[in-house]
Amino acid sequence: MTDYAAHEQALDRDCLTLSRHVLQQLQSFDAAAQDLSALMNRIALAGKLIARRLSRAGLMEGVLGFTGAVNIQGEDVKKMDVYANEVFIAAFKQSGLVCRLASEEMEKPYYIPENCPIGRYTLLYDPLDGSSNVDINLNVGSIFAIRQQEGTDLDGTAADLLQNGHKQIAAGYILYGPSTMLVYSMGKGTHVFVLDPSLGEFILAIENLQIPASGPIYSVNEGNFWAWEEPIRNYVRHVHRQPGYSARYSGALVGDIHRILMQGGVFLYPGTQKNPAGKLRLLYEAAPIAFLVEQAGGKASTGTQPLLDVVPDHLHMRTPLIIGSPENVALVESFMQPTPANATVTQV
Ligand SMILES: O=P(O)(O)OC[C@H]1O[C@](O)(COP(=O)(O)O)[C@@H](O)[C@@H]1O
Ligand SMILES: [Mg+2]
Ligand SMILES: [Mg+2]
Repeated sequence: MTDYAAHEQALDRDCLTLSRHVLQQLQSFDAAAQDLSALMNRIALAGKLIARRLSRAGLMEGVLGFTGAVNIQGEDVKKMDVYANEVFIAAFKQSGLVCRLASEEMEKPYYIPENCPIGRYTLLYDPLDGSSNVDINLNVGSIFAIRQQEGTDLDGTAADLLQNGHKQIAAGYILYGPSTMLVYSMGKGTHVFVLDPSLGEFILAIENLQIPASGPIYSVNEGNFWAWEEPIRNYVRHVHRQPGYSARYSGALVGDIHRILMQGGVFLYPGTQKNPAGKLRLLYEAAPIAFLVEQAGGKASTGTQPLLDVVPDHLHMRTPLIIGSPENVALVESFMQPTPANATVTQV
């Protein structure tokens, strides 16, 4: 390749920003495509603002630590949870496109009357994922999903959102790590963008990412071992006996899923005897991540059914999640099928 051809190629790549890539994905420049491209650009803006705050958090007063409040999940709220949530609200209030915001940090959806009725979309999001990592400078993320606004939802129950994960129009996450990455899908493959701080733009790094069919990583909080049901314990006992597996668990869903997407393996957040539904929330954590992983050739399950088939019964519903390389997930599911063999796995 000539120097000039290489130069041209590098320029083409630097110009392939997220909003441009969305239009390419949709193979259209019509109003709906322009809207979704603008929407994704707003998500990118929210990501840049949160990344900027995180990068200087340790030098600023009052940015880290707890607010003293407890959210709808019963969790102690971090100041960065609140900041990230406010960033998404500010970014979308001005969008003219999103009529309603449903967040992990808000009991009821946040309405943007000035965007209704023309705003046809609802954004569901986890503004800061892996909050337990934020004060110790480990990776955190933001998770998002875009759904069509199908009802007026006047009572705030978001009844029209209580549909399965196949109804997502787009989904993704932003990973705040050594570099800031945005991984998204519109149902046509999963694509990875990296924030180029010198440009302030998310630039395409990997198109049509494919997860390995199987992998060595298993990612689960083994501190919950004795709280799990026997089938999951048996799977982890099985893994302990197999050479070649590596345990990796960062405490942030986004970070653990990104590793699995790149290297293969399985992430599990199973239910426990006390909380059979587990910890992760379906509409703005598990379903968006499942959409991405399945678009990359992976598999997402509750252990007994495809995750994307689950219909929520309320906005903050939780779900068990087993997700990753198809062969690894199938193996976990095989331990959860009630068979004589599973009943006799020896206790180690
Ligand atoms: O500390 P645990 O119980 O292992 O839970 C870790 C999980 O909880 C989460 O932190 C929940 O998300 P939030 O931080 O957004 O509440 C996930 O990111 C992570 O996978
Ligand atoms: Mg989360
Ligand atoms: Mg969160």
